[in-house]
Amino acid sequence: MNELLRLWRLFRPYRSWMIFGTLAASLTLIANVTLMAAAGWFLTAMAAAGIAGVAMNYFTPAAMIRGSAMIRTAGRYGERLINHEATFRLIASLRVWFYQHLEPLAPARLQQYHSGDLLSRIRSDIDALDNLYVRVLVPVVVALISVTLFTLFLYLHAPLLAASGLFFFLLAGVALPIWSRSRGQAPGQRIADDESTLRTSVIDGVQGMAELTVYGATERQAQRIDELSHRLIADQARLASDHGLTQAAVGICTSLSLWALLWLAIPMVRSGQLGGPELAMLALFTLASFEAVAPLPQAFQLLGRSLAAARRLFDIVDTQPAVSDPAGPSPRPERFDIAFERIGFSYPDAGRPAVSDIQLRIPQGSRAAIVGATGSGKSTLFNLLLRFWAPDSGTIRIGGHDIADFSGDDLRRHIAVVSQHTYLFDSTIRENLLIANPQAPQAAIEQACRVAQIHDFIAELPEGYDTWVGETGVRLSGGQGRRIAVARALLKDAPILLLDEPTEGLDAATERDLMRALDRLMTGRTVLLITHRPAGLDWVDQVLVLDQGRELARGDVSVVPKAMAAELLVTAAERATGLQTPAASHSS
Ligand SMILES: Nc1ncnc2c1ncn2[C@@H]1O[C@H](COP(=O)(O)OP(=O)(O)OP(=O)(O)O)[C@@H](O)[C@H]1O
Repeated sequence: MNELLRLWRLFRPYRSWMIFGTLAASLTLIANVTLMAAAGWFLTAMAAAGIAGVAMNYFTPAAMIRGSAMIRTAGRYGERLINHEATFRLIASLRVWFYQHLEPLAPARLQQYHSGDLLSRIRSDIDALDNLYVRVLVPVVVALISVTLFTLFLYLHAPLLAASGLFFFLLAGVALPIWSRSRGQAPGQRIADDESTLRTSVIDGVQGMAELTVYGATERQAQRIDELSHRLIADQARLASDHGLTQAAVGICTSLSLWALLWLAIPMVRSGQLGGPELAMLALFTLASFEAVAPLPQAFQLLGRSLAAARRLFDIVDTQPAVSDPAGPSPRPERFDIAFERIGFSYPDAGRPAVSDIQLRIPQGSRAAIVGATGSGKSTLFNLLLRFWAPDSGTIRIGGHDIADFSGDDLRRHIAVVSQHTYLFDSTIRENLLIANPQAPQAAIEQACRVAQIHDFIAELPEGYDTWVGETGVRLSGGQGRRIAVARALLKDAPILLLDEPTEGLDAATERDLMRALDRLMTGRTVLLITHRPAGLDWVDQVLVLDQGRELARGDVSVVPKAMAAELLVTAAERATGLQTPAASHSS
């Protein structure tokens, strides 16, 4: 129920919409019941007057019937309009609210979630919350208002009739929903979880199709998806069948209520306590009034699914970011030298520290390289410098300022990154470049691409800069993607440049071209390069050699020990070819 209160607080900006929507729905229902009751009274009274041969005023009841019919039609239209508008606004704002909470968690805290699971939370779980408003809150409030009025109406005719009506209202509107909720809770929770797992499995299956095919595992993946689908369908079928049962039970309650009313009211007619037309009116009133409680069993069934969805959303929203922004404004550094001072850091639940006691000073405008075997902690130092994680000990400074004093966004404004895993969005080349600087004019884009040695290639494409690169840039080669990343970094024009294996996996000629482009990019910036290859180190001023998170050596290139250089060359060759080289097999 805690979730319900938190959601109610989130719904605050839309409360006036909700109040109007609920009033419109109540008015529609009351108009419908009035229409039925007045029609019952009118027809019977007219028949009785006809038989008795007396005149009666039919203008007032006829006007009441017409008025009710008009209110019912207009009310239904207004209710749909208001409630849909409120729902769409609510869903849109919930998506923004969720995304705003998601963003500070990237990348550190989101690594435990699969992208399919996150997608499921953003889409289906938020959509499930629209049920909470339209199918749960509105019917419950409408039922409360109308059942109170209906019972009062019956009471004015006879307290006994009110007691009988209330009993059946409570049976259909409270007992059945409680039963429905207890049956719907477990499948509701499972549906929320299974929808997410199914989405994750389908995304995995599509993205890893090549691997699954090569290793003959497509059948197993299909079987897994099949099992999940069946479980999901079984739970949905159970909810649907419960819904059918409760609707039938509401119908039975309506009939029983009518029989009870007739059983109690006929003697009252005989004794003259009630008129004949009143009996007809009360009978039709009873039949129509159960429309107020009919949606409640489903509302309570959906409540389980909506609360499960809310829990999954709050689960992420309540996660503390790995790094919090400082309360005050970020410093404005006047120079851009970098200093790592005795940095130590362990990933959560990791066995050994990823880096320990690391020291490195990179004067402004100079170039440093971090070298080390796989898993030695090179990328971790980048992650710490970018404030994706905070060090457990030590301080990182830029221009003398502790980076903990910067907000993440302000800090990253000073840093451009070119990595081996350049993410290209499924958009045009131009859009992919403008990410770095949305205001950049076409001339600046072309100039950056010329420096990155990719302009001629783009210009030859039939659609030039408007060429669509495909999902994750599949229509470009690795080298072309890397050059787009260099052009992006040039457009960002940041004083600090981080290069993470920018030439990894490229052939010698492409690597040479890219190195020329990178050399232009590095000029005048403070550069930190991660590499496995000692061969590319001739253009850096200093090197830090890491081994299992600790400093092995530091100084100019000559400090890279010969043995280490050989080891690195072997590792690089292995990574490039995916095979063990003769040198590696000798050494092992
Ligand atoms: N997000 C993470 N969560 C938990 N442990 C991690 C994470 N990233 C890295 N590690 C661990 O921290 C250690 C250092 O990893 P890091 O990625 O910094 O190495 P690296 O030198 O950059 O390796 P590579 O050259 O293969 O990229 C490794 O033992 C790795 O398993």
